[in-house]
Formats: sequence, structure tokens, C-alpha cells
Amino acid sequence: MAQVSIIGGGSWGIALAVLLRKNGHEITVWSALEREIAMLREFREHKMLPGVKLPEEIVFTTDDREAVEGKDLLVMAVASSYTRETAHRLSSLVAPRQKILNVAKGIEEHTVMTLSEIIEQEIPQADVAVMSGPSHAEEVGRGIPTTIVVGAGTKATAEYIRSLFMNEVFRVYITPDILGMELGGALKNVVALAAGIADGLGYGDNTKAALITRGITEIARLGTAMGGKFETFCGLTGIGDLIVTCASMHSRNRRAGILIGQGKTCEEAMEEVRMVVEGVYSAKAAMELARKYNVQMPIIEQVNAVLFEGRSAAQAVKELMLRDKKLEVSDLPWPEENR
Ligand SMILES: NC(=O)C1=CN([C@@H]2O[C@H](COP(=O)(O)OP(=O)(O)OC[C@H]3O[C@@H](n4cnc5c(N)ncnc54)[C@H](OP(=O)(O)O)[C@@H]3O)[C@@H](O)[C@H]2O)C=CC1
Ligand SMILES: O=C(CO)COP(=O)(O)O
Repeated sequence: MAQVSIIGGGSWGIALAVLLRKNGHEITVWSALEREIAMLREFREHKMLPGVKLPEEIVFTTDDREAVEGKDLLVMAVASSYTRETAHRLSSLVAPRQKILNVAKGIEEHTVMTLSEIIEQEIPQADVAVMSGPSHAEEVGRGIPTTIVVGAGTKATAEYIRSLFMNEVFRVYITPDILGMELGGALKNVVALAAGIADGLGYGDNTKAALITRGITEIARLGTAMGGKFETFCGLTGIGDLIVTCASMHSRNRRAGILIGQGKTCEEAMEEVRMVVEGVYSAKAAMELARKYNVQMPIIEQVNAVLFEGRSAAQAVKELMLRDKKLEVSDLPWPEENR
């Protein structure tokens, strides 16, 4: 049995707390917000996971020391915009090579760093790993079969973390390609906003399939230019997570996109969804990275224009449809060129 702390009491952190408790581990849930902890203690349920009872044995705390000291694993489940300040706050309490698993998805806007890079910068003594894949908290909380990937700096760390999480409804794969995983997880949220916008405009399955397929092409183009492995973008943390996020009503990014497609502003949509819409924060960072690595990301460019420059959603779709004519796969030769 391991001692695990979940850092952040949002829906994903709580779903993972319930899963890990079912696997027999001792769980502490930490939040920076006293009010969140008081509600979880009192109601033993998270508002976004109705019907998922939080076992009595889970300890809830706002005490940093209680959350960190002596734990076998810290699961960083705060929204990406709080990753740096939370890591900074807890840093001095983290022991050398203490394991930290980031489960949030995002890229920091002003530094364009991935979340594991931020944690490593703030807590250099930690052994940092990531977990990502198609996994809505609402379904994991209900024990619906789910597959996911753990990436780590060593195989031993990845295998250890897998041993804590894996059970008959939660299958865990492992990989050394942390960068590819994190880029896939962050960038799919921006494409999911586009998929939601298309739904909000009343478009259909053809449009959705186009956005998913061309979206993963964009993600892989940037991701491989940055050093991620192409195969990772074809896997659970790439196309897998993109499909689930573009297709599911559980997705906050898709739901925010639908509202924007229906005519709401970005701020109004975020207000209405009332949970973290990570794609809005990753969109600008993605554009910055596209410029830095000199790759084309037309869908992500149009999402930025709609979110931040006042372009109408319908105009953005028109611009995507009428952009320069292209080959589908850029380096396939024509028969006549081989003669
Ligand atoms: N929900 C899902 O299905 C999945 C979510 N994720 C990722 O997990 C991350 C968290 O998402 P989710 O749990 O759904 O988000 P929620 O909107 O449910 O919760 C927001 C998170 O932000 C934290 N937070 C809010 N204010 C502060 C603060 N001042 N300081 C520190 N932390 C704060 C909350 O902590 P607290 O509650 O303690 O206040 C909570 O962990 C996101 O990056 C998301 O992309 C990944 C896979 C699945
Ligand atoms: O990452 C997720 C599922 O894998 C959750 O996506 P949303 O943040 O859009 O809800």
C-alpha cells in the first residue's frame, strides 16, 4: 500500500483519489482553498461527480506539510495556470527524488513551457512523471473502462506509478516520450474548442472528422518539430485524447467552443462552463510555438483569431476552407515524378 497525495481537489483529482483508494492506497487530498476542502469533508462528494461517494478513509487537508511529507507519490492535479505557483509553494517540503505525477494538461502562456518542465524548474529535486490520455473524470469516477499513459524519466518510475493506478477498469501504458504526451494533451484542448465551435455553428459530422484529422496533423507537425515522437501523436495521448475531447459532452473545452459558436464571447463561455477551459490558455502558447518552430497550424491560428481578435466563427471556418490548396500528405511522390 502506498501513501499518495492528490494536490488539487478538482474533478480530475477527486476521480483519481477514488480510484487510488479503491486500489487500497492511503489518500490525502490537498487544496489551497479552505472552502473546497470544507465542502469535500462535509458532503463527501464532488459537485461535478454526482453519485461518486468519497470513501471515509480519504483525508482532506489544506496543510502543505501534511500533504507532502512522507508521501510515496504527489499527484499534481491543479489547473495548469496554478501549476507553477503550487509547485513553488510546496517545493521546500519535497524530498530528493520524491515522485510527482502531473495530470494537468496545458502549456504556460508566457514561457511556453510544458507543465512537467515547470515542476522540474520549481522542484529540481523531484522525480517528475506525467499521466495523460482519453479520460474524463466523470467516467473514471464511475468506473467506466479507461486507458491512459504514464510517461517518466526512467522505466522503473513509470512501472511503479502504473502499479499504483492500474486495475480492471483502468489500464495504464507507459512511455519515455513525456514531451510528446504533454504536447498532445495540451494542444488537443485547442482543437476541441474548434470542434465545439463547429458544433455551435450547427455543422455536422463531416466537419468534426475534418477537424480531428487535420487537427492531429497540426499537433504532430509541431510536436515532432519540438522533439516528440510521431508514434505518440498516433496513440492514446494524441489522437485518442483528441477524439474523446472533440466528441464528448463531458469536455469543458468542447462545451465552451459550442457556446462561442453560438455567438458568446470567450469570457462569457468560460463563465458559463464554470470549470477550467485549458484550451483558452494553451491557444496563445501554441501559436507562439508554431512561430518559434516555423510550422503551420491553421486550425489553431483560427481559434486564436476567434478567441482573442474578434473574428467571427463562421469567417474562421471560411478562411480554413479557402486557404491555399494543399496535398493531403506533403511528401508523397506522384507516379510521373518517378519516371
Ligand atoms: N476533468 C477531467 O476529466 C480531466 C482533467 N484533466 C486536467 O486536470 C486539470 C484539472 O482539471 P479539473 O480537475 O477537471 O478542473 P476543475 O475545474 O474541476 O478544478 C480546477 C482545479 O484548479 C485548482 N485551483 C483553483 N484555484 C486554485 C488556486 N488558487 N491555487 C491552486 N489551485 C487552484 C482547483 O483546486 P481546488 O479544487 O483544490 O481548489 C482544481 O484542482 C486540468 O489541467 C485538466 O485539463 C485531465 C484529464 C481529465
Ligand atoms: O482531458 C480531458 C479528457 O481526457 C478533459 O477534457 P476537458 O478539459 O475538455 O474537459
